[in-house]
Amino acid sequence: MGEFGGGERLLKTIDEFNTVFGKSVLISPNEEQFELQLKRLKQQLDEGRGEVIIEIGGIVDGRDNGLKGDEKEAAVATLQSLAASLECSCVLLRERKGSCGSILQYLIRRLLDQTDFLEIRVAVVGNVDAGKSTLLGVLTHGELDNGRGHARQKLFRHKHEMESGRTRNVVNKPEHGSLDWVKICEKSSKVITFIDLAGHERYLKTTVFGMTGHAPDFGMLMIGANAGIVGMTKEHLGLALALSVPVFVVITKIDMCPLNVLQDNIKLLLRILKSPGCRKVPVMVKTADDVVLSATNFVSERLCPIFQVSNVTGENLELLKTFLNLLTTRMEYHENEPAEFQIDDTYSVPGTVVSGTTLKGVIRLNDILVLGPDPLGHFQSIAVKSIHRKRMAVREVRAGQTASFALKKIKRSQIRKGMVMVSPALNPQACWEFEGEILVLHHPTTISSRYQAMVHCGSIRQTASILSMSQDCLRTGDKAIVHFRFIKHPEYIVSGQRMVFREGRTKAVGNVLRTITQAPLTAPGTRLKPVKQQQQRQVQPNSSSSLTSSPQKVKWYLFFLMRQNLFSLQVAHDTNQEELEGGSNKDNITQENMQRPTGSNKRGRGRRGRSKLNNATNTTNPPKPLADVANITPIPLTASRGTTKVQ
Ligand SMILES: Nc1nc2c(ncn2[C@@H]2O[C@H](COP(=O)(O)OP(=O)(O)OP(=O)(O)O)[C@@H](O)[C@H]2O)c(=O)[nH]1
Repeated sequence: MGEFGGGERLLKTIDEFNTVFGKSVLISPNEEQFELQLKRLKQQLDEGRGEVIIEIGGIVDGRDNGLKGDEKEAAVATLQSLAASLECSCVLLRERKGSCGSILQYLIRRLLDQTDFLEIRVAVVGNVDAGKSTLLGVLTHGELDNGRGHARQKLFRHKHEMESGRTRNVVNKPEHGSLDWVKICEKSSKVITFIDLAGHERYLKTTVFGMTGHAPDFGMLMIGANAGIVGMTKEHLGLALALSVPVFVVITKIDMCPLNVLQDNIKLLLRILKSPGCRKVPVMVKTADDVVLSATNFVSERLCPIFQVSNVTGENLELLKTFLNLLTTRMEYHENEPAEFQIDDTYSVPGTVVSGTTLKGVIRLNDILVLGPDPLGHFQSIAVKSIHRKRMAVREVRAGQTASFALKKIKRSQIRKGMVMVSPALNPQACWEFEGEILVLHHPTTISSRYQAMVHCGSIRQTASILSMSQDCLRTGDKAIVHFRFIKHPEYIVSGQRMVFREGRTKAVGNVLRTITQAPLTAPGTRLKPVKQQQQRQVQPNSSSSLTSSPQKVKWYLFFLMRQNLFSLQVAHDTNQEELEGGSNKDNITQENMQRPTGSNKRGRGRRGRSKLNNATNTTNPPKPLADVANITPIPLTASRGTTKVQ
């Protein structure tokens, strides 16, 4: 247990539960005891947002007991009856031997209303050829890969993707045959959205947007067993760390990797994860026990479960599926909090549709919200006339859930990514300037005042200029308080938000400290240096990295965990544009999808060349330390959830 950093939390919930229930209580409860158990279980489900893992027959008074034949049957029957009374499913997760009998863990999950389902977003990152598309293909279609791209073909929708094997653009109209989105959603208790982010460096901007703009709950870092930590792997890991997104690692291709190479690559991975810049607690997941323990403690952010799988032989894929099934959203939901929704895309369907993520509170049909800021920094009132979740019409959407809203009397051209729809109670103010605390992860020379780069903050993506800093200049590894100014229009940002500041190979990460809506102010105790001569190339507002460049889109795959069958996964390809009833704007979508940066049809380095990357170089080089991103105070985004035990 010591290996699992957050294990104490798990044990605590077990102890708490034990004080309420004794062993006999679960085996033959009287009416009053049953009611008490029901109350306690309901409370646990509320705390776990509809899910809880219950252990029966485990440790009591420090002794590992276990349940024998009849006792076990009776206790399980009571648990099932408790679950049924609360309209929950009750599924056995694992059974182990105690000193006197069996110890069992059950997943109790609320059977939600047909228009509701739990939603988890997982950003899939990793270098090219790590096997991202293949794994998603295997998970969803239930057919193993042949090692030559068979499984991933099922996910590709464009001819150029088929030819090059590179995933880069948004998928077109879903081709999921008989699958009807609304029906799937009705039958699903949980939907896992995989945000498949291209592994190539060329698409780093999209990857950063995927990690900031789509508010993923978790990051799945994919590593090819034979190639190890190459290319963009460390970059993507660093990004997840910087944004406080808990990461789990999936090592693929273990079927084709010599054991010594695999071991060397794992050794290097562990060293990087444990390094001061990362401060992770890696856990090799090899058994069903490891899965349950790591999934229930995963929100602790420090834990980093590592899976070793083969998409060809299917080895350990069941462990990964179980883990995915047990993940729970990190976003806190408080009904009375003023609503906040960040827009990450807009469509014409016809009429204007915005899509994005609800960050706080709850938005209901006919609510009046304010939308903005416009180029002048103003917000305007809008009424919520329809809400769709994964194309299903719903009456409300809560924090942590993605949704689309059809808006009336507003043109699509008036809305852009990065705008928000919030409760009028927040009285939102747009700001041109803000102060952020940043850490420079990489810069070839020095950053000084007037330096310009792209700020990614939530779904905001806009070039900002440095007006002043708490230091004369910044080099790799430096931390400073920086006064930024957006160059195009004001934005709505909030103190504490995570941000990434990047341009080419330059990268800095940090937090928004405070927004400056009036004249620029100086933070108390911070001496800002006067503006100095620009040392770096300035990014022109209309250059390719500004907002006006054609954005690469992110691919979405939705995995539906069916109510009845715990591990059945089905896929639908979400273009997002089509969230509102069947995508009547097909032509528009096709045109948009085909927007690609010049040269995106060209292949980068040859597939064959890449797959034979020199492993020796990899393993003999000491790991380059990641800059100490863990040092920046993370925004609290974790939520509590644990295993509960009934004796
Ligand atoms: N032997 C073996 N081959 C695999 C495995 N997983 C993936 N492959 C092969 O590896 C190649 C690359 O896989 P992809 O899924 O395209 O890799 P990717 O990470 O999605 O690449 P990008 O989309 O370009 O970022 C394909 O030919 C797959 O068949 C595995 O577990 N074992």
